[in-house]
Amino acid sequence: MILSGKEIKKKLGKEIHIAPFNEAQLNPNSYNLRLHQELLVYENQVLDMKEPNPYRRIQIPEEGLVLQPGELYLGRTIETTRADCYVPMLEGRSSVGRLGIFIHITAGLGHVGANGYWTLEIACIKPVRIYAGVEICQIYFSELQGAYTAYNSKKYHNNNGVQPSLMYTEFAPKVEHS
Ligand SMILES: O=c1ccn([C@H]2C[C@H](O)[C@@H](COP(=O)(O)OP(=O)(O)OP(=O)(O)O)O2)c(=O)[nH]1
Repeated sequence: MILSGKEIKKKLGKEIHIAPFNEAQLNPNSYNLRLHQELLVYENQVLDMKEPNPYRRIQIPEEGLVLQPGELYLGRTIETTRADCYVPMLEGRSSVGRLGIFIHITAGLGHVGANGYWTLEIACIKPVRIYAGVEICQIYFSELQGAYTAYNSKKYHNNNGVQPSLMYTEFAPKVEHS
């Protein structure tokens, strides 16, 4: 069961935390989240799952930034969220999708109890100008059946900003052979 906007509002400060919260961003069954100005772009053409991939940080200027197809931009929401007892899920907005913009790549599911900013994996079909502060995506909350274990990942939980993939931490450290 997906929570209605009215239910999301009722649970704020209890099982659901959205900060900052603005009632104008509440939808019938979701809440719109805004795009922060900072983006992270990988520097190498070929990415490696097993290694930390170097990246640079860029800021979306006042006049906006034209995204290019074929590039991956990691962004984040302005808001932090946390939901205890509910499964948070991220979805695009139709108006954004109609401009050919993806806001996540196959990873829209959040963990119950996860706290922090949402990292957005942004890509586009056509060159498109984007602006910081826009309501870029929406979060919705689903009921969870059954007992659950506390989310305790060292990767993305309680993050302080945009994070690159930490997939490489799942691989065993390299053994040096002499
Ligand atoms: O587009 C997304 C999807 C998820 N998350 C956050 C919320 C979620 O709780 C956390 C971990 O997501 P997931 O479980 O999909 O990633 P993982 O690589 O399996 O990480 P972990 O090992 O911490 O579960 O990242 C994002 O910031 N952006």
